[in-house]
Amino acid sequence: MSRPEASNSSIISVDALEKTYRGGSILRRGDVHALRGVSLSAERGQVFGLLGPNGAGKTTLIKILLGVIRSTGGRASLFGLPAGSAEARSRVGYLPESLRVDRHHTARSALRYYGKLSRLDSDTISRRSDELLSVVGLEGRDRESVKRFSKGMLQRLGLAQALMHDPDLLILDEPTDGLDPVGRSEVRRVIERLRDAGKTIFLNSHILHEVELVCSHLAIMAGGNVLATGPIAEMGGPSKTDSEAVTIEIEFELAHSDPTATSNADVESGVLASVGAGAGTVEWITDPIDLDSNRSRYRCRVLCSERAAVDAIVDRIRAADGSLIRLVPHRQTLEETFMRLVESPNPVAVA
Ligand SMILES: Nc1ncnc2c1ncn2[C@@H]1O[C@H](COP(=O)(O)OP(=O)(O)OP(=O)(O)O)[C@@H](O)[C@H]1O
Repeated sequence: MSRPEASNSSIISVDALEKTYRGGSILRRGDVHALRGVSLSAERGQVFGLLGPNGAGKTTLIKILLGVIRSTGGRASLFGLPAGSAEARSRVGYLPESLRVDRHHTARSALRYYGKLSRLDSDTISRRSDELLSVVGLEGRDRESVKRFSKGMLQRLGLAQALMHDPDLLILDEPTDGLDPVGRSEVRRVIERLRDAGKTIFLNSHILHEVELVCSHLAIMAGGNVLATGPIAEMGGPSKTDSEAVTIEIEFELAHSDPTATSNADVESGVLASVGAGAGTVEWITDPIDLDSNRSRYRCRVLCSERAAVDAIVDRIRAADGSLIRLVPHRQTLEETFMRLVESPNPVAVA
């Protein structure tokens, strides 16, 4: 039987999803709007990260995708099938934040146990176990008691368990949380191997650096909203304030003989602030750096409230017999983007 797919090939499609936890009368707690109209999509072969601070709604979204809880509005589908339906669920492998493997197991007996839960026959279990122990780097350790396993090894065993029924989509809840740097890097390597084998991976994390290292795509969540989503390489990008404003990084040289300057501070005010003073355009400047004894080189970041101010700055440098070395739009790091979005009092979806 052929498997239905969403026409746009989205593996995960979430549209205006809402979840309100109703307040209980015993706890006298009000309603909690955990998801407030979340939309995102993940395509085949992506490693998609869901990044957000505590309480953002990440776990709630994952629970809805897995069919553990129901949404109170909007739609969520996997492979074009309603999230939570038996057919969708059968194509998903899930690694919870802390998978508990009974201590009496070896890696191999644990995989046999999870294989039986997935209703696989003995031959398939045995074949898949061999394959997966190798994929997660536990071959040769399969007869050892899991009691002797490090956290990283247990997490890799958890990944193997999630893969036993050969799912198309893996959902991983904080896969590297609580691991030491070696364990984190081992888990990342397994994720990369799975990505290369064509699996789609959706993972949830509050560790920006981890997401940056392993994910191709990202959604930033806070307060039940998706604040930005897209390819991770584009999540920094030019600083955005309003449509006309632009932040530039500018590097230029000026001769000390500049008659308007008797000190670096004078040069700064003579070259840049005078432009700002005329048009109100230079809103802030990083420290100029004096790099050279004859001609001084300056590297500044300037937030211009209108694009014409960029031309004005260049004209002013030339008029001061200076030379322009570099002028580029300032690209925000992912961390800057994340902090700007999460700290914004009025979050707005930007992509
Ligand atoms: N069963 C529940 N009943 C009531 N409120 C809940 C329930 N589960 C979660 N919440 C609330 O919903 C909001 C979102 O929680 P959720 O666990 O989805 O966030 P999260 O991004 O996964 O956070 P964390 O990183 O801390 O796990 C929080 O305010 C949380 O307190």
